[in-house]
Amino acid sequence: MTNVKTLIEGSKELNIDINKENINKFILYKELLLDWNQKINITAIEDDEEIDIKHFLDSLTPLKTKLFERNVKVIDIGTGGGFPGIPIKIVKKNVDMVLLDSLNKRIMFLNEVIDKLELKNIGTIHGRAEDFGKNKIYREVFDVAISRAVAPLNILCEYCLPFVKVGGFFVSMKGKDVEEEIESSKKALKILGGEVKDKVLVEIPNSNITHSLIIIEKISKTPTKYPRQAGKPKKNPL
Ligand SMILES: C[S@@+](CC[C@H](N)C(=O)[O-])C[C@H]1O[C@@H](n2cnc3c(N)ncnc32)[C@H](O)[C@@H]1O
Repeated sequence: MTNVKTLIEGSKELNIDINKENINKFILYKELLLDWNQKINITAIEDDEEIDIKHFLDSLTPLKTKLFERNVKVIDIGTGGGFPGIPIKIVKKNVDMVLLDSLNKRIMFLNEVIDKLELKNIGTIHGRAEDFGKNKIYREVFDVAISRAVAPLNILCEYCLPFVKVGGFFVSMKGKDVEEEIESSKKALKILGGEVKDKVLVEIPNSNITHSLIIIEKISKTPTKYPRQAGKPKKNPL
């Protein structure tokens, strides 16, 4: 029988309120994740407790930043199996969420999750960040862009900052030690209009894992030549 015991305990430790309705949605999400993972590769993590810790609780840690309190418009870049976008959406109904990934099979999975969990004000995009970052409908309209486990920070800035409106934030979910990555991203940040505002260390409950949230403010518009053509940011990082 699927349970989310570790998630329930851990969310208390993180001081994040989850209600009965949220818990039922997390259980259903876990069942769908394990079921689809038999057919397509979504995650290497299949242990019940490990999913709670490394996917669900880790995805909820950005809520500590208070950036998700209002009716914010959020995009999760390279969301994969929906992390962190789906857990954030389950807990914060007010958030308007877009999930973007370049792998269509994962997008198909996410569409089923959205349908079965009856999530509202959430949509998916199949495509590359470099292409959609140039699209007028998506460019510089989001209050928050967020991303976990997609690319080094300098590359990620080119994927994510074009989506963020001036005054909004890009939240990069990283490991414990981020100083070197931030140092290597200075040029990218300057070119793309971002500035590191904060680094928040978070301990994932029931584990000895410490992660960082790098909070980057969009302080000026991204020049229209960025993001460069798909593949370029990775091949030739700023
Ligand atoms: C390692 S997975 C991480 C998934 C999820 N964020 C997580 O933390 O579990 C990286 C995901 O980013 C997607 N991705 C990589 N580069 C991308 C790009 N340029 N545009 C859109 N998606 C991208 C991949 O398809 C993959 O699903």
